Amino acid sequence: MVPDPILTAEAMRAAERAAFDAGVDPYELMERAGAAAAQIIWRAGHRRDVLVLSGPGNNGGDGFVIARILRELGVPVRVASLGDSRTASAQRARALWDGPVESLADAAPAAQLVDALFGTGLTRGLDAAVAERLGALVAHANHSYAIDLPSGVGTDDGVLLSVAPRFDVTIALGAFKPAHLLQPAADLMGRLVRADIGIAMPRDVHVLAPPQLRAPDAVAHKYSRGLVGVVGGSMPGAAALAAAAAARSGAGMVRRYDASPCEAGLHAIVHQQIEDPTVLGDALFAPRLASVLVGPGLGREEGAQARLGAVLACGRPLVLDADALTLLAGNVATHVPAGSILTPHEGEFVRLFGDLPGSKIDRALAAARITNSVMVYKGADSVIAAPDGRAAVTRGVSTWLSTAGTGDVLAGLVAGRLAVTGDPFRAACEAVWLHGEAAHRAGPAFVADDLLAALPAAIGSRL
Ligand SMILES: NC(=O)C1=CN([C@@H]2O[C@H](COP(=O)(O)OP(=O)(O)OC[C@H]3O[C@@H](n4cnc5c(N)ncnc54)[C@H](OP(=O)(O)O)[C@@H]3O)[C@@H](O)[C@H]2O)[C@@H](O)CC1
Ligand SMILES: Nc1ncnc2c1ncn2[C@@H]1O[C@H](COP(=O)(O)OP(=O)(O)O)[C@@H](O)[C@H]1O
Ligand SMILES: [K+]
Repeated sequence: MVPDPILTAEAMRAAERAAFDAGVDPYELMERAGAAAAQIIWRAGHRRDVLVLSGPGNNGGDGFVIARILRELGVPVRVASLGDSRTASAQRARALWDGPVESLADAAPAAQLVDALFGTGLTRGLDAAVAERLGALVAHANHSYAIDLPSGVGTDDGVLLSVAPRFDVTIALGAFKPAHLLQPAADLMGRLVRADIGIAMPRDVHVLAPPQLRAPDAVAHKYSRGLVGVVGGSMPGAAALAAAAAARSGAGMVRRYDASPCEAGLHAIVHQQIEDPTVLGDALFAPRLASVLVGPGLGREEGAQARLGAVLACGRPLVLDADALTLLAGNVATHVPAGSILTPHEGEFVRLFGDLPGSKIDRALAAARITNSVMVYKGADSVIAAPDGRAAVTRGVSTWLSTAGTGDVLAGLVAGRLAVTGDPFRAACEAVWLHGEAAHRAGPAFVADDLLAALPAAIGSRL
């Protein structure tokens, strides 16, 4: 499956320039974009009157193309603009529109509203009066469409440069932009659809795609399928959740190393109570361990630090989560073995890396480079980033995941997929996708334990 690319405004312009260099006519690209968007609006099936809001740049030009095509299809259309069109393509699109052009301030509302005010060229927030008018017209409409982006959002980082309304449908032109997936802008998109405009684009940053998984082959045995070590500490519940998730991840076997006695949990999981960090270190040298997870339930006291030290020195592929990340603050660049996977939420990320510049995607990529490890930067808009510049961003994840213990489940899944695949970026992507799929299958108001039961079916859906 070819993943959907995510491009910044500059990367989009570079793809556009490459298409022009290859002989594509600039105006032809606007026609393609406008026609694709008009088809999406037409196919939505509401034949009621449309008001297109057209801005000064090429986004506004797309709006004129959309207006013309919808009118040709028999839909009653009006256009309101913010003033003159400033680009050659937008001027040409406007010249081909043979209806009147009203002013935005005076335009009456319509049943369908198309926002083609600003797209990737927005450099600052909208004037308050324009933002207010846009909000009022969207509120009046039964169906609202944002062309490329809702006007007012920062293309590359998803911040709100001015107040912007929530749309029913957002039509991303050519590629998704970071704002389509990153919060808070992502919340305004409604149904997000991508219109193909037929130009080549880089795909190293993309939307997280469903993984292609495989059932174990005939010669598989528990060790060939991957032995996962889960190093717990003072809070056994979190380590139990993580170990149970690892056990249902497709890995062959899970071994838990706890500091204190704890309840059995799954019978399939082997428990070893080891308090002494030196003995723990010896146990972790077992060459069959295909991955080791530390963090969930580790605790933060002195003993926890010694257990973390044993894990960091064990030489096995590592997944570092929760308390392990907190204990690493200040030392992350020097103490994390290259090739590990780190799974911080926002608070942990900031404790580890401080105030890095750029979007959440930029920050995740920078952190991946700093640690030479894969970053799973969690949240409603989780970003998985690799030190080589690849990144995947989640889309449409269940907000019911914002409940205690779901991060422990994810960490166990990541360790499990790492044991199965041996590839940190792939493992992280598979785990995050399966976690989201399990959440969808678990429905509303689930608890973290419910995700465990949904995991085998989530895996089954990708075989
Ligand atoms: N790239 C591609 O492959 C394709 C791109 N296409 C389309 O082009 C769109 C990008 O077009 P674009 O670059 O002309 O920018 P756009 O968003 O229309 O606005 C820029 C204008 O607004 C102005 N301006 C900025 N902020 C402002 C503010 N707050 N308040 C007032 N004015 C403000 C700014 O001038 P400034 O004042 O900053 O000098 C400039 O005049 C893209 O989203 C997509 O729809 C498709 O047609 C085909 C394929
Ligand atoms: N609002 C949200 N929408 C979707 N997913 C969320 C949201 N908030 C958190 N998540 C996801 O839920 C999990 C929470 O992990 P974490 O914060 O470590 O919680 P815990 O430590 O309680 O297990 C992560 O996978 C994160 O991406
Ligand atoms: K727009």
